[in-house]
Amino acid sequence: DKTCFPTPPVCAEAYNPDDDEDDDFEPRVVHPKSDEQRRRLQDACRDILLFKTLDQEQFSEVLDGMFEVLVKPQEHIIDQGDDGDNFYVIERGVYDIIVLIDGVGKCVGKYDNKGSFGELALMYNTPRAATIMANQEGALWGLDRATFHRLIVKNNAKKRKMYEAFIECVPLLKSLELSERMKIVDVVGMRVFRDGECILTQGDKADCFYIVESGEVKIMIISKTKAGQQGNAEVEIARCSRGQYFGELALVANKPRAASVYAMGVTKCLVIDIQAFERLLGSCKEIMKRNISQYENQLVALFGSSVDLKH
Ligand SMILES: Nc1ncnc2c1ncn2[C@@H]1O[C@@H]2COP(=O)(O)O[C@H]2[C@H]1O
Ligand SMILES: Nc1ncnc2c1ncn2[C@@H]1O[C@@H]2COP(=O)(O)O[C@H]2[C@H]1O
Repeated sequence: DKTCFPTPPVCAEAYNPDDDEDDDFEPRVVHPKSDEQRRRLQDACRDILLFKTLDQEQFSEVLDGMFEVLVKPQEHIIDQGDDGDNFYVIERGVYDIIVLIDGVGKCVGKYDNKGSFGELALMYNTPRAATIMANQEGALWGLDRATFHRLIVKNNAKKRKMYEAFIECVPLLKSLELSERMKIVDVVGMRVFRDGECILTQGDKADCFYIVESGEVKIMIISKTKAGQQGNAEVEIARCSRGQYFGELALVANKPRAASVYAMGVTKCLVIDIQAFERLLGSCKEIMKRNISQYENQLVALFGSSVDLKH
């Protein structure tokens, strides 16, 4: 059995007289946890995008409802075609994403010690869209279908309303169907950055893509300074504001980040993880590639052909 309950779950009432929908009457699931478990769980959940639009009360209910799952090498946590039972957050371990293509299982990606999976079957009431297999021993945190529905799926209606108008005016996404744009909204996270905060760093491994919702970012590249001067300097190469995107290059080219990005003033970004990027933005890659081909020209125009970029 892949599920281990250190202590039996208890139920706490979550009756809310202001809400008239049926499943608000469902009991609130609480899996008791030691302080040490709660700390590990909080660490694992810190960057989970699906949790980024929850308020504190909802987030704390999610944490209460999660239970630890220890997995062995080669274990299938999810099998493509099955009904959805749980959503999973990764604490540790490497997991293959295997999708049947013409009847043959193909590894289309990996989760490497972070991220989450298993949301699609629960969100859209569809069979599991991929098989997830542990490559090594690992630890996950599961959230049952009913709790996921009550806290995450219901929040999606609010998210769609909040971001619908904005997402409609993102030029990159114009070619997508409305339903495809809404599927992006369902899985995005919202992150707010302080003035001057580093959003991503040149040379880092990449796992997210960003669209600026408000505020502005500046994109900086480390260039070796001209002869006679010492050391490296960061030089501004571009800015992005509302509706523009960044962080696609490393995902498309499968390379480290080519530049660093900083918030200028308080900046809000929609964040999409690499798996959702691959699944939902595949058809936008041609547009991205056309724009990427301009980057080199942009750099030559800024620095001249003698520019020595440190990658
Ligand atoms: N390319 C992909 N296609 C389908 N599912 C994927 C893909 N990459 C990651 N996944 C995850 O694999 C999970 C399998 O179960 P679900 O369909 O519930 O949710 C799916 C996603 O969370
Ligand atoms: N001239 C440029 N060269 C490289 N990256 C650029 C340039 N202009 C904008 N960027 C963005 O800066 C981002 C840094 O992270 P990525 O390499 O993932 O994706 C990069 C692009 O989105």
